[in-house]
Amino acid sequence: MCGIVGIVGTTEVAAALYDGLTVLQHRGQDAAGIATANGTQLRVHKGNGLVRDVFDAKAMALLEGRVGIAHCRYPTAGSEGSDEAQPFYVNSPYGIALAHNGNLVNTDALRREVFEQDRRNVNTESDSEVLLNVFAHELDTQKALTPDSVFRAIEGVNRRAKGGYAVVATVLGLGLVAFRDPHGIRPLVLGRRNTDAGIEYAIASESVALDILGFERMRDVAPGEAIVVTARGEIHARICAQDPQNFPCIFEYVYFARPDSMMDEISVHKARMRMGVALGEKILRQRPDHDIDVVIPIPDTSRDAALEIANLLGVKYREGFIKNRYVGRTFIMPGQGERAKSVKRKLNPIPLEFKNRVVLLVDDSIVRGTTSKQIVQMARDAGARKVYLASAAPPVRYPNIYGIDMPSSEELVAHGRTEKEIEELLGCDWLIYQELKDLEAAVAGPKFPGRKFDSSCFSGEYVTGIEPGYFERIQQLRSDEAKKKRRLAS
Ligand SMILES: O=P(O)(O)OC[C@H]1O[C@H](OP(=O)(O)OP(=O)(O)O)[C@H](O)[C@@H]1O
Ligand SMILES: NC(=O)CC[C@H](N)C(=O)O
Ligand SMILES: [Mg+2]
Repeated sequence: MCGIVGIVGTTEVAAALYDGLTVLQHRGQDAAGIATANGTQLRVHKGNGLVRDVFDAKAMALLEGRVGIAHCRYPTAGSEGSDEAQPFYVNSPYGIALAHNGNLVNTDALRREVFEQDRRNVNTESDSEVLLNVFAHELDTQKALTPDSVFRAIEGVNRRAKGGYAVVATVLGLGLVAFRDPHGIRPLVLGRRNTDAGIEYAIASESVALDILGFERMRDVAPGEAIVVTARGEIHARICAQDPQNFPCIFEYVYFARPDSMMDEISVHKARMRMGVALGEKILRQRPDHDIDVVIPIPDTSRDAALEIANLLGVKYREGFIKNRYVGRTFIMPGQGERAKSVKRKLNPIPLEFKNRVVLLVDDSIVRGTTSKQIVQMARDAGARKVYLASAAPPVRYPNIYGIDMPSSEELVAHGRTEKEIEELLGCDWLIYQELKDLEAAVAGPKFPGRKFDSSCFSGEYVTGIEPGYFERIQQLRSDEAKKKRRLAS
């Protein structure tokens, strides 16, 4: 998952883009970049690392312009190398820089098409660079550079590209362009701010970026919708897909997004609280006479759900693990070795919260099992009498192919295993998972009953359809083993 922001301002935008990226850092810790448009010139600065490491005062000073886009990356395609950091740039037509959150599932076919039919070279393994070239080609086939021609170009992109994509781009001579895939898998939200010099617009992955920049959240970009904000601040919007449907990624609510974001009109914080209530009810149904002494969250993301479970069970909620705030999110780290080492560096128990107690540990999700396996052992070592583990999401049994890097089912602890087998493998005395229907109802909440989501990593159903052989191919390219080999070779 990556974070993206685009701004059209009445004054310079680089500093605001930087600030926006820092609050989207949880979406991508591997690389960051900013591109600004200054009249006739596009300036790009990008590199590997956290936002604070990639930009210094000198780099920021070069990023001139009142229109700009920014990206923080968590790779789902290609390599982790700095040449695949975003935004990507093409000089023709006009000069375009583009930043993409998501993952295409027809990258190989598109790459061939782009080369053979559009006669364009894509210089990296990144699906985002392919997407940029498709957009550039479609725009090149239009007669003029107007909002209308951009919308027609995006209709072309939506006919050709398959997968999850939320995009911000800047086109020299026009302004900011943003679009969201026709299934609305990846999030994108629009905001505005009034200034003495006129209205400014911002478009971002999460509303939290708008909040901290002082923009008012207007609305989500609709599935298949494109927005153009000209450099003078005029806004145009159009649906550029036939029969768009809304299937937002449910994993955003489970883990990815910040709790203080609103996504597709749903508060992430409230969705997580409702997940806790639903799971607490299941616990009570299965063990009405449970012996749980204390509920302990596995920080950070599970806290909202864990507190609700404790309230419902009528037992104490305690912070039993202290998180080292200088270690990033472990799940989005590229290699299993680094992920496993980081759990230990990141979380440390307070033994008196465990000693002689029956503890219920709560996590938002169990994916590879890296975190839970170590945490269960830590709880035992800290003196817990029994260790139960609850997951606010159902078992993750299938790859995610729309922007979350879990491409290989073999790496998923729940793949091909029963809940009993997972319980044994993680070493806990009782493992309890959320039901998928309860998760979907919890996220939809009372305002949107029956709402649909992309829940593919739990259900194995993929809204875009998948070409035969696709999973085998991404397994070869993106398993932890394949990534390790690539890193050693580079
Ligand atoms: O089963 P696993 O493969 O270990 O993945 C799941 C874990 O990873 C995430 O935590 P992370 O440390 O990334 O972030 P957080 O601090 O936001 O919870 C998530 O919240 C789970 O704790
Ligand atoms: N997580 C993402 O959104 C990744 C975007 C793009 N597929 C990349 O790998 O750079
Ligand atoms: Mg976690």
